[in-house]
Amino acid sequence: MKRDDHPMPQLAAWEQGAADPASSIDAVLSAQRVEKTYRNGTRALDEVKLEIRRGEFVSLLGPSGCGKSTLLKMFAGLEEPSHGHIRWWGKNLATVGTPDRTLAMVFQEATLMPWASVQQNVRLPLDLRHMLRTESDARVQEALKLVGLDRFQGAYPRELSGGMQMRASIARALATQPNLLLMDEPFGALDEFTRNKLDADLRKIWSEQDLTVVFVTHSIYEAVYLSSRVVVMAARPGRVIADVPIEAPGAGGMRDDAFRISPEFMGYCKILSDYLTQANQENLEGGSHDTAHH
Ligand SMILES: Nc1ncnc2c1ncn2[C@@H]1O[C@H](COP(=O)(O)OP(=O)(O)OP(=O)(O)O)[C@@H](O)[C@H]1O
Repeated sequence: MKRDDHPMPQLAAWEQGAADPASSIDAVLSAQRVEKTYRNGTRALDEVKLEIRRGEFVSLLGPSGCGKSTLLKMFAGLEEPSHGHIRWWGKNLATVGTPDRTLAMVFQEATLMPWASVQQNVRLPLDLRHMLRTESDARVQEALKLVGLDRFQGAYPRELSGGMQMRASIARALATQPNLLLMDEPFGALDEFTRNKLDADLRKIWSEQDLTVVFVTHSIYEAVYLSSRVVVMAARPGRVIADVPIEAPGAGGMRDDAFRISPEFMGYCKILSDYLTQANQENLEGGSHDTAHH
């Protein structure tokens, strides 16, 4: 589907109330029996129950139309559930952002301003917050360094490759120092080599920060390489069918190229591939509602 160029969300929650008592104390996000039916009658999500804990890297994997983007937009506060609740930051807080608990979103397109330099693009969300120049300068430098673009801060988007534009987009998100990073197929349009490199760099950034990531992808390989947990979804209606922790080497940090050709990696790919086959079969047959926990 077409992604819109949304500003960083500054939304208050639509409902205060008691959180699910089962929700764990370190939950950064929790979807509690979330349903979504769009105005045209499309039932995008059906009773999704999902919890994302602090420090996790969770990928949402599933066929086209299973509601991955819809769920991510609800996590960002850009869409409201038709039924159920989304909770942010544990039991008591039902708002998307507070000064010390923020989220940022990265879309499939880099969505950079073409007339502004890399540095100006990355600074934009900080300018919108009226941050002092000395502080924003430091943040921009740090973010550009993290994504390996520090030598390109004066460049304009048209002068950058697709991969570099995506790095700038990630830097713009990181400059806000988010606790939660939501990424909607950010590397889907890149060639495989660039994608693998960005995956490796993203994994490193995640492992070095106090950062929780929810990442939407169609790629089994990308999901296994990046994630501490992969949530598999099926369509019609969109729902979670499996929740697979990736407990392979490097779970606490770096995953190197050797991991990509290891038996553990292949094993996880096989498990996820079987679930995706099941997801596609259920699409054809009308669906079942059990969630597998691997
Ligand atoms: N604004 C909207 N209005 C109506 N229907 C929508 C809207 N956005 C998404 N949908 C529908 O909701 C369902 C889920 O869409 P969504 O984009 O969340 O799926 P997805 O898993 O992210 O798909 P893809 O991988 O192709 O991006 C699809 O049937 C889609 O056509």
